[in-house]
Amino acid sequence: MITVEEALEKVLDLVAPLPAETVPLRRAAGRVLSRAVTARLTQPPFDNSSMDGYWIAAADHRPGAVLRVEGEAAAGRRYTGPLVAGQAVRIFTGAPCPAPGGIVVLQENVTRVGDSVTLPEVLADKDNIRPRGQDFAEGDRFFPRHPLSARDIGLIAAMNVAEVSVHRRPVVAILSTGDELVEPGDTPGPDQIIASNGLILAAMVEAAGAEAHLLPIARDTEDSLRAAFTAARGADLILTSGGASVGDHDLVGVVAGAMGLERSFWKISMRPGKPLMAGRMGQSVLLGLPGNPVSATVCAALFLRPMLARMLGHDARPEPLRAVLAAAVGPAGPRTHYMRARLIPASPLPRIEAFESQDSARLGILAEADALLIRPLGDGPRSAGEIVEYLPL
Ligand SMILES: Nc1nc2c(c(=O)[nH]1)N[C@H]1C(S)=C(S)[C@@H](COP(=O)(O)OP(=O)(O)OC[C@H]3O[C@@H](n4cnc5c(N)ncnc54)[C@H](O)[C@@H]3O)O[C@H]1N2
Ligand code: MOO
Repeated sequence: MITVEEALEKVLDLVAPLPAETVPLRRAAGRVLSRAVTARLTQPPFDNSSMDGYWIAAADHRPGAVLRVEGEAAAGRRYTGPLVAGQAVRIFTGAPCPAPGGIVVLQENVTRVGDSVTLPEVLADKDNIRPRGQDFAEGDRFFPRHPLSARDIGLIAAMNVAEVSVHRRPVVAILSTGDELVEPGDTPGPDQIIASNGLILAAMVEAAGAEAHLLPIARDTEDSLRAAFTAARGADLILTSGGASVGDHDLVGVVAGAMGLERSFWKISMRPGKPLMAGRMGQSVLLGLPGNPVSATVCAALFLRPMLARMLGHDARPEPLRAVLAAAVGPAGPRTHYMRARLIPASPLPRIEAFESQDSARLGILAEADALLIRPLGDGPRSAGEIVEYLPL
């Protein structure tokens, strides 16, 4: 069996950034640029006031000076009148400055009577002017390698770029398999349970910025699985859950193999998640997740998310953080164990406590957990107070 680290390299080798497409900026949040954005103008395009007050030529900026207010500059409407000595121009925030080399005095710092203003005896040294180009200049490039945030969108908009080139979103076909499964909301037969994995995976796929297509549940027959894989054709990624292990009814690998799966690996030394499989199938990549809901979720967090990130054009490998063990844990065993755990806020490092039951079928504990405590394979018992690594959930 390969290790988690080897499996991550192998699944990442199966995928690449998807081709680019052009989208309006309004639709670009969460997408990753495929080429740099270039500012189409300089911002701010002119020296402008950062305050409401009076614009005064530097030569007239003297303690106690009495100046005559002539004209006004507002945001969107500059002052175009003559400039003479001893003059002040009423100015508002965002308005273009009448000329270079002036100073804006805050209105609360002057005394205004009729058309004259008197400057204070003690002058502030700030000019309250935002110089042309202080934010960015025409031709400046912006090329973040992460999903565009609201702040990124704001900057691109200010650069007067209304459309951007981004990597296409991966289309993910999600296929739950098992005779025992019925859709949420349906009435299960006496030996049946509700299929939860499909909705878990769809939520994770969409949260990662990809497009989820939930296929109908496939039954544990070769015919049903063949029909399901046929329906999944065209997806960038086919995600299956269940039927990955060694039982007589675990047919996902058998049918995928007969339909051309070039398997990269099957089974990894990971708990939960041992029967994970991956490979290439026609135009698609197949990630075959175990059926146990916790196993499927943990495998998706560790492998699916980085795969989707790479297809979307960025890098998002799981990055372990450090915490202090709140209670002792036993030896890890022969597979790297991702224990469902609870974080307890503390400084400088949080404390972490593994749940007593680590059964990979327990969704209740999974929902309560906010971290996966990483126990490297072969690691011995650890006592309270030791520093360990975890992944936030
Ligand atoms: N003899 C062995 N048996 C098992 C092994 C093994 O190595 N030797 N591995 C165990 C491990 S580890 C896992 S994990 C499971 C995974 O098996 P499968 O991927 O084949 O999953 P299924 O058998 O189809 O289902 C397992 C479990 O999960 C429930 N399930 C399945 N799909 C869903 C769904 N969409 N929503 C909710 N629950 C689901 C299913 O009813 C089963 O209870 O194999 C072990 N066995
Ligand atoms: O992967 Mo299974 O027990 O590891 O749930």
